[in-house]
This record gives sequence, C-alpha cells and structure tokens, in this order.
Amino acid sequence: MQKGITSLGRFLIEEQRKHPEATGDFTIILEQIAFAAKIISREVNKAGLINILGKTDSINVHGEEQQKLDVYANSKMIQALDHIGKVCAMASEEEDEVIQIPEKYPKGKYVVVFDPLDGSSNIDVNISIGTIFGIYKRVSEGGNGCKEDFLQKGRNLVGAGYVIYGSSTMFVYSTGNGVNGFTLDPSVGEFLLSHPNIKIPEYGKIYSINEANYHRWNERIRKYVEYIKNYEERQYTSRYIGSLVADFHRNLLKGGVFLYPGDSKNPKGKLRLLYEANPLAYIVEQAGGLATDGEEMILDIQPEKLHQKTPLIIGSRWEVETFLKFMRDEA
Ligand SMILES: O=P(O)(O)OC[C@H]1O[C@](O)(COP(=O)(O)O)[C@@H](O)[C@@H]1O
Ligand SMILES: [Mg+2]
Ligand SMILES: [Mg+2]
Repeated sequence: MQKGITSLGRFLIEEQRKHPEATGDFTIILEQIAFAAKIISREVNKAGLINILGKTDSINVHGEEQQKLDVYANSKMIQALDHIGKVCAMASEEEDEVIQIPEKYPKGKYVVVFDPLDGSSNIDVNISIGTIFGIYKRVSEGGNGCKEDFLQKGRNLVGAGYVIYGSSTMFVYSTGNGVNGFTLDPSVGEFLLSHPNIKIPEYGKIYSINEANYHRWNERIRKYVEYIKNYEERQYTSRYIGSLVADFHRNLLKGGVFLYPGDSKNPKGKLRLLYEANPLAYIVEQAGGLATDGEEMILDIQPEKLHQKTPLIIGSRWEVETFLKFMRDEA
C-alpha cells in the first residue's frame, strides 16, 4: 500500500484483491457496518440532545434499561445489513432472539453478531462508547433461520472489529491479515487509514479492572492484581472507564491488560462471549496479544447460548500469560 491518504473503501478493495480467499464476497458487509457507524457517530455526537427526549421504556434481554441510542444503533446496524443479500441472520446484544432477514430480501452466506452500542452507561456523560461486530461464514444449510450458525467458536470468525465513538470516530477491523485502524474525517465523510498494521506491545504499564468488585474476586485474582500493582520494573497505572471498547482500544495501542473476571456474585462475569469477547479476542490475537477466560483462550470456547457470558482477560501477551500462570498456581 503506497504512502498517502487511503480510504477504508480503497483499502478493502486492495485487501480483496490481495486476499480473495479471506475477504471473499463479504467486503460489502464491512462497508455497510462502516456506513452504519457513520450514521451512529452522527447521533452519538448529539447524545445529550437525544437523551433530553428521555430513554426508551424498553428493557433488553439482560434486564438493562435500553438507552435511546442503544435502540437507535441497533436499528441502524440491522438496516445496513438486512437487504444486501450477504447475510443469513444477525444476533445483537439488544435482541433476545436471532434477527431474521425479511422475506423480501435475499439471504446470504454470512451471519453477523454485534453489540450495537457498548458502554451505554457512559452515553449521557460524554465518555467514549463503541460498536463491536463479528462475521462468520454460515456452516449450516441455512435452515432454521441459521440459528446454529451463531454457536461457532470465535476461532471460526472470518472478520471482526469495532468502532469507537470518542474524541474521534475510529473503525478498527481484521479479516485475518492483521489489524488496521481508520479515523473518520467528518468533512469528507470517509474513514481514512490512520493506524496501519496495529500491533499490541508485548507488555504494557496499564491494567484495567473495576476494583470496586475486589471483595468478590477469588484469591488468585487478588494475588495477580497485587502482583501487577507492585511490579517494580514497570510502575503500572490503573485505567478503567467502564466502556469495554474504549478500555480495550487504549490498551491495544499502548499495551496492558483489561480484566472482567468472574466473581462470587457473577461466576461468568458480565461480558458476553459472542459479540463482545470473541470479536475483541480475534482482533487482539491478530495484533499479537491474547485473550482468555482464565482457563482457555476465548476463541476456543464452544458457545452454547446466544447471550452467554464469559470472564474476559485480554491484552498484551506478557500480562495475559502471567494471569494464566496465577490461575494455574504456576506463578
Ligand atoms: O460497570 P462495570 O460492571 O464495571 O461494567 C463495565 C462494562 O459494562 C459494559 O458497559 C457492558 O457493555 P454494554 O454497555 O454494551 O452493556 C462494558 O462496555 C464495560 O466494560
Ligand atoms: Mg457491551
Ligand atoms: Mg451494548
């Protein structure tokens, strides 16, 4: 790729030319998600105004009050993907069941999972939020609304990524050939290549965990966090803003580890495997990092349910490998 300004559109064309087996015919899915992200970004930037109109009165499958923007982002993701003839079905954090493609539209060979708005508790306090997505090739014949195609291991992802709506809007994705980041230039309405070939540092100086849950952690997690906090050579700092995408993105660029472990109240933690942990685990492994639930790699977990939760420890190789040693009492 020559130096200079490269738009996401041009990059995707180049990637499809170089790796037809990877991007295949699902490049348009990535383009449509990027398009939805532009629309969502526009509304996120008016969040305060939208929230003046009050929140929806609907509650999602997790019993969480749906903020207006959650619902809005969810509808934009569905509208961007339901008619392009590439998608057999979708699964969203905001929908109890698999989202079927309307009869009037052709079905495709892929299924898409997404968290349309991650970090929603931060919407009305102007803290970065995000969208997370993953793309699988259908393994079934497409009957039963492709429901079983969602229960593939993350290792089967053909593409994944996230959008972060922060001081700028960024689109970060991979289709198995490395991780690339694009920053939205609102003046031209294009995502421009700003972070080519992202690699996460071997180790960092940041750990991200909600320490208010300290009293619920098991002994090994407490020991690991104490070890990191007192690691003389590096002087770690704590950074946790309660938006998984934002915490993950910062650690991806700077190095470090994000932890949302299971605890005495929530043995499987809070984050969802299909549309939060797996897509970010795919990205971090493509960038040279690791992601585990404390026992196995996130991407190797066999999903059983659409909205199942998983502990998530994700980031630089050294911090995650060290965590696994503590979990196995090998430290
Ligand atoms: O407030 P807690 O328990 O630390 O949880 C924070 C986590 O919850 C989340 O907001 C859950 O995601 P959603 O906002 O998409 O439900 C993550 O983004 C964030 O990392
Ligand atoms: Mg989320
Ligand atoms: Mg969400």
